[in-house]
Amino acid sequence: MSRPDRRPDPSNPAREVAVRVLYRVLEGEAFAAPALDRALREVRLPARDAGLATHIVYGTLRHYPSLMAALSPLLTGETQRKTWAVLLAGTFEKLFLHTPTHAVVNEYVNLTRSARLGPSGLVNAVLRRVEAVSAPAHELPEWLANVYAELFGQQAAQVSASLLQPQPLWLSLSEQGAQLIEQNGGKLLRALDEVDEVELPGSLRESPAFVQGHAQPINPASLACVHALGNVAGQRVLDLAGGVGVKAAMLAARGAHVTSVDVVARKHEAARQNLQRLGLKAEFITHDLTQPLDVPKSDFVLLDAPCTGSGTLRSHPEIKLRLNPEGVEELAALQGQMLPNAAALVEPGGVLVYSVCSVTPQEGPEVVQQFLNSHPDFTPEDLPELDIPVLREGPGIFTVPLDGVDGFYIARLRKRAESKEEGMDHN
Ligand SMILES: C[S@@+](CC[C@H](N)C(=O)[O-])C[C@H]1O[C@@H](n2cnc3c(N)ncnc32)[C@H](O)[C@@H]1O
Repeated sequence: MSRPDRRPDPSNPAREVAVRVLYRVLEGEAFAAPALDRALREVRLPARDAGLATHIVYGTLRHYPSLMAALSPLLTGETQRKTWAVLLAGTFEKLFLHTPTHAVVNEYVNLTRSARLGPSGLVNAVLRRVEAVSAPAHELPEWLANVYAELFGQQAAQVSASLLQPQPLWLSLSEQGAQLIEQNGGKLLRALDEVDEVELPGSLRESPAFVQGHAQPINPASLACVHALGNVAGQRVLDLAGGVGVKAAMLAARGAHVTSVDVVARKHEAARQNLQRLGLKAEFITHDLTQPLDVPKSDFVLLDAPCTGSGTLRSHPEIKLRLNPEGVEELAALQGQMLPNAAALVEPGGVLVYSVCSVTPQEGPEVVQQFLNSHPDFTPEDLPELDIPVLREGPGIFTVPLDGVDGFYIARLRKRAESKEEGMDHN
């Protein structure tokens, strides 16, 4: 007699990918973007399923506060962490994607059994019963909601609603890149200064425009930091806290000779490979910028400092789950240490741009104002005209995180030119 097949029905593999990624992100083991990217490269789902997995991961993180509010009353006692990831994803599908309850229950119960993610009876009971409860529409921890409210005033509700939308794909494209996008089934949806909002039929990394080095992903607010330096063609530019070199690439594409400095050596390799893909070059130095750096001064210095990322919640929604006011203070202290070391590398008469992808006052205007108080040889200057909404604040501007644009603080500071006497050699 043949044994009955007792394996549970398979669930859609997109949900398994989503739950595994969510589990790692909620455990604090990974950020959503690289974890999802890696999982999708390993599993190679069809485009539609990859889209569903992406939607579930980002949607669950964006709506985490109201999902928790809906689930918490139904769960007494300890629930395994993996089961939480299943329940959050299932509840997101039921309450926000409006997938019918029987389908949600069926899919997530099967997944729980086949991937051994906890008690399937609990998943069954909770997903059947869970309902929306009233929760603040901003989906932010209260302290961060207050940061947004104070900064953006009447626009705050519009901003927080916009941060719950999927991040559009922004690409800086060569002319040929734009043609390749359109020839291969993509669409150019919106054109800003040197960056387009693009829709692609498949993955960016496999698209001809990207593979052939004609496309660089960059948010318009991030590109604004490069615009803030002004004309850098033929100039030596110090790209401090250069990371994986997104801004280095944009600077090199404008004809700058870029030296990119970061404390994490392995980021140089990623930057180098990306530049090579684009047919560009830069030099790299590994250095901790809380310490002075001994290199020749430059007329153009960019410090794109490490920050909380509180202006990038659209593409990194997990930040709002991890960040707290103490974390903001820690980063503001680090930025305050790095800025004078960056300033020491500016030639008299040269420009220093300070930027962070954060909307907290501590990391932006306060860091810069404190620096200016002790460095009277630097004066804030207006940034060149930008075609994204901005808010003047202290010595710089915030970009307003609406319509797919991230929230950055950017200040452009000019170092006083030496007077002839100061510059004279008295030896
Ligand atoms: C906002 S990211 C930079 C992004 C980069 N400019 C780009 O456009 O791709 C900040 C960078 O600061 C670097 N960093 C953090 N602490 C640092 C330190 N003490 N010295 C130098 N770099 C540091 C991080 O490794 C990270 O790459």
